[in-house]
Amino acid sequence: MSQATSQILPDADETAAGAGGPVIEVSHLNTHYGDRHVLKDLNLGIQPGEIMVIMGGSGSGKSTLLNHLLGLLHPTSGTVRILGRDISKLSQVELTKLRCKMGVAFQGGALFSSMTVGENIMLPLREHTKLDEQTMRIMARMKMEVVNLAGFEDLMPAELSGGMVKRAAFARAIIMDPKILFCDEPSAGLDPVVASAIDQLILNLRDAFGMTIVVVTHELESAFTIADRICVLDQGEIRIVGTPEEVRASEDARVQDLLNRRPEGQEQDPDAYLQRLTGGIH
Ligand SMILES: Nc1ncnc2c1ncn2[C@@H]1O[C@H](COP(=O)(O)OP(=O)(O)OP(=O)(O)O)[C@@H](O)[C@H]1O
Repeated sequence: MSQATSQILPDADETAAGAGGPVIEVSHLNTHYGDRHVLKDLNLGIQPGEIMVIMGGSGSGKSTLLNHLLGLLHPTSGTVRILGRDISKLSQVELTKLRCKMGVAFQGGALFSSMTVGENIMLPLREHTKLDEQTMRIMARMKMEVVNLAGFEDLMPAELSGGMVKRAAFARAIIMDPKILFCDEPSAGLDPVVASAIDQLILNLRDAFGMTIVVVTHELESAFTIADRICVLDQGEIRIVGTPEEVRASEDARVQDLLNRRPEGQEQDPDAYLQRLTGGIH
């Protein structure tokens, strides 16, 4: 068995945890930055093969939650279980092994500008496996095919369009065949046609590989297109977790504010709004 394959197969405890249980389980998660209570008693289960979109206004805690799911932060209290493992109890070696089962497509692509696109995509294989050069190249080409970037392996990142950078980031994120794919603002900064192609790519990845996918996004249209369920964060609390239909039908005023893009604290009363604009002269 190749080393890459052995890293992809589940451990015995993960197999037991995976039998119908959630892939990600957040229980009573609290986080502080100094005195500031940033995540407040979050509870969230993400099921195998599900696309969960985490949505919320600026400063609501999305990145902090994502960092917890990636094992980059330690909670003040509560637990985060990934594939059945409580990540705050893992050694560095165990955490690295678990991270091989998690792919991350970063917001700006996070490609190394001095390497070709193909080298960037191969990087996790180089770091975590002992595969020979030719096998790594073949695997990178296969993943580039999957993301519709075939033939661009010898270009430098600076030669790619915004949409192609995102595709390359996806190819690198899935190179180790992860069980969970995390996507940070995948369609940010893209024009609507390219953004919609990225949405389609995320749906295709789930359908083709059965991955569990967690997407953090500000983009409402994208969220409602791709999500099986949406988790709405607001000031560090979960306002609702539900299907797009359930979120749309929510009677929670804060959820509706987010859906209608009303920033926090803005008056909803048209008279008060006009008065504020005109300084009371109307
Ligand atoms: N390292 C830090 N130290 C102190 N406070 C922080 C730190 N990182 C984030 N915060 C604060 O924690 C809160 C949540 O921040 P976070 O970045 O998780 O929100 P977000 O929803 O991802 O925001 P955005 O969409 O603007 O990126 C914010 O009030 C932010 O100012």
